[in-house]
Amino acid sequence: MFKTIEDFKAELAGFPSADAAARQAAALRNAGLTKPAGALGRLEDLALWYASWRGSDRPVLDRVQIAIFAGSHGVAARGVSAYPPEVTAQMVGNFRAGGAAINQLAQVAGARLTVHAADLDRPTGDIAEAAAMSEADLCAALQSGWDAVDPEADLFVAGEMGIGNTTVAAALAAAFYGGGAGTWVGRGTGVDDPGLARKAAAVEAALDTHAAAIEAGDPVEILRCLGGREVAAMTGAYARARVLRIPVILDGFISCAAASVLSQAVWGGLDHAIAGHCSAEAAHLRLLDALKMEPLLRLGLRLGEGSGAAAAVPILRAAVACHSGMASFGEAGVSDRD
Ligand SMILES: O=C(O)c1ccc[n+]([C@@H]2O[C@H](COP(=O)([O-])O)[C@@H](O)[C@H]2O)c1
Ligand SMILES: Cc1cc2nc[nH]c2cc1C
Repeated sequence: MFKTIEDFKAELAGFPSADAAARQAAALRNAGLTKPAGALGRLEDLALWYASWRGSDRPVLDRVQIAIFAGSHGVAARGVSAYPPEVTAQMVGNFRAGGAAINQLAQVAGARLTVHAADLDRPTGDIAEAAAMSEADLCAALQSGWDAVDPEADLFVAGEMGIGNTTVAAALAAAFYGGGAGTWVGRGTGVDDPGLARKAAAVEAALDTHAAAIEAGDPVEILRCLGGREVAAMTGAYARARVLRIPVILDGFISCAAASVLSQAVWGGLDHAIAGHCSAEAAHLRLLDALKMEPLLRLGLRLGEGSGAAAAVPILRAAVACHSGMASFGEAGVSDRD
């Protein structure tokens, strides 16, 4: 149980690395498969990365989990979204009833979907003038994400729902990577020009209010000041996946903002994660650049819910199926190059 921020940081300090021997064995296997060397392109890199985290030169990818986290944001009262805050709870109902995009995409991806919503009737503090969460609230949110990860999963995806959370993600990205509010705010759910101006002002005010914490540079404390419950839950879930050596596909701008806490806190802290897609939210590309990640898909999605990551799952399945299922030149009686 995380009682203090330090409890969570202790888990970060103990992050395991990928299995270098499994990666080497997988590379050897890959080199002997019935295809011209390198002909499966990035699918080969994906298979080696996956093998290194699953600790096997011939891994399986059977059990995929998608966990959706929902949260309410105090800053939403500033009119920073195109939609009203009550949509968050209403969409949680839709996820549970099976009617959202992610329900369909999870089915296509062969994934089990879990839904986690906490304190939707108790918004976080308005980051423009106060900390989003107390230490106790942050720890509860980190814990909810930590506990949500199925230890039996082979692959983990987190999605989110939270009206106002692109404002929060912009504040976090600005705090971690600099550049000011204008660099990181975008239209989110489709906010109009006056709304976009309110959003930029809210992020500027948040950066000003929390300047001391940003300057001090503790990423988990910055998450407490500028984050949200679903964002912190995603951070906690990505950390748990790392401890369990479960590979992760990241989703959109908010997902990557949550993940960037780990990248800021630990060298190589996101080595177990890849970017599923690049969202239409312009700042997502900037954030992916900052994280040095190349997205698998660019479909112009700007939905969240884990949708872009879910759409990328079949690509990873394809990579692992080829790697683990193909015959070698010797097994198939196919002549290798001289
Ligand atoms: O994933 C993304 O990149 C993304 C981009 C724009 C919007 N969203 C979703 O839209 C909501 C946040 O948008 P907003 O305008 O309320 O800040 C939240 O529920 C997200 O899941 C998600
Ligand atoms: C309807 C709706 C669905 C969403 N799913 C993720 N974010 C969302 C925002 C809105 C407004």
